[in-house]
Amino acid sequence: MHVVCSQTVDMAIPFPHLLYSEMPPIPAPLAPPAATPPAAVVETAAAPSQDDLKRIAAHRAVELVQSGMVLGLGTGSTAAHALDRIGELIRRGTLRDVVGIPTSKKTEAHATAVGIPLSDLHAHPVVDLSIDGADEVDPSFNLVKGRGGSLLREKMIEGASRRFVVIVDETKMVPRLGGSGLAVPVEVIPFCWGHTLGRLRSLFDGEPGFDAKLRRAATAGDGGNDEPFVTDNGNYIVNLYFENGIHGDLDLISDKILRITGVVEHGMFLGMASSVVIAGKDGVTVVDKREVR
Ligand SMILES: O=C[C@H](O)[C@H](O)[C@H](O)COP(=O)(O)O
Repeated sequence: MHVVCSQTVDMAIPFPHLLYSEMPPIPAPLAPPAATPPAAVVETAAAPSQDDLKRIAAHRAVELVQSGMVLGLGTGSTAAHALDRIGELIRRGTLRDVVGIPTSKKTEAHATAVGIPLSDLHAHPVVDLSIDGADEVDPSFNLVKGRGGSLLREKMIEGASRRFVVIVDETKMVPRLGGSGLAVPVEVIPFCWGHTLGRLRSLFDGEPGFDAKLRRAATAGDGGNDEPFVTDNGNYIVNLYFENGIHGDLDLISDKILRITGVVEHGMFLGMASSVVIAGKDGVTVVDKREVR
């Protein structure tokens, strides 16, 4: 199978097109006193912050949502913008009969707060469209996800989706997975987690700069303590670190990780993304992936 990535739709749309509904009204200029010569006009356009870029990518993806759809609702700071937008469109009456399947308890609470009706994979085994962020995206659209700890439910729901749209700011693009030097998470059962960690470590023996560590609540950015971070499923996370990214056949590496008894799932999402919406300082790029047999 040959995979082709095609850039489509709206390459590098400048931000004013996307932010029109969010721009504050422009106040009327004050007239200078008659005797004062007019001051030079200097245009200052503030560069979008990383959070602005996340919101822009999220809003672009929500344009794909239609009434009646079953939606996979992602987790994280980028996906949160999509939830807010979907909730807003439901409240306005622009979107009707939409149900969302949340990928975490946090997303469940957020979606409820903004008025998105919820369901699950029992009631809706096929999801029309999932929208979610990612920690890393490689040139073939393979992803690292789960630095928020939600990789298992995300993979279940996004794997059941007809279309999975990934929303990122440009800092998430990497030449190879693991290339950011940050964690590639693996969800493991708590029982004898140290043994499972050791087996994960031995898979990458000899890999320069490789490390594996149990994720602690204190490092989860939620004010936790030194206890293990516990996922929504009651499991632990082992973080894998690759100094120079992951080298080798990713499918093979995925299989080897999943064959370790005690591993529940890992945060590499291989071949799952249908499209990636990338917001950067110069605009938004939507890239769709086509598979040609
Ligand atoms: O578990 C967390 C999820 O996989 C997130 O989608 C991922 O960590 C990206 O999060 P953010 O949008 O906050 O960078």
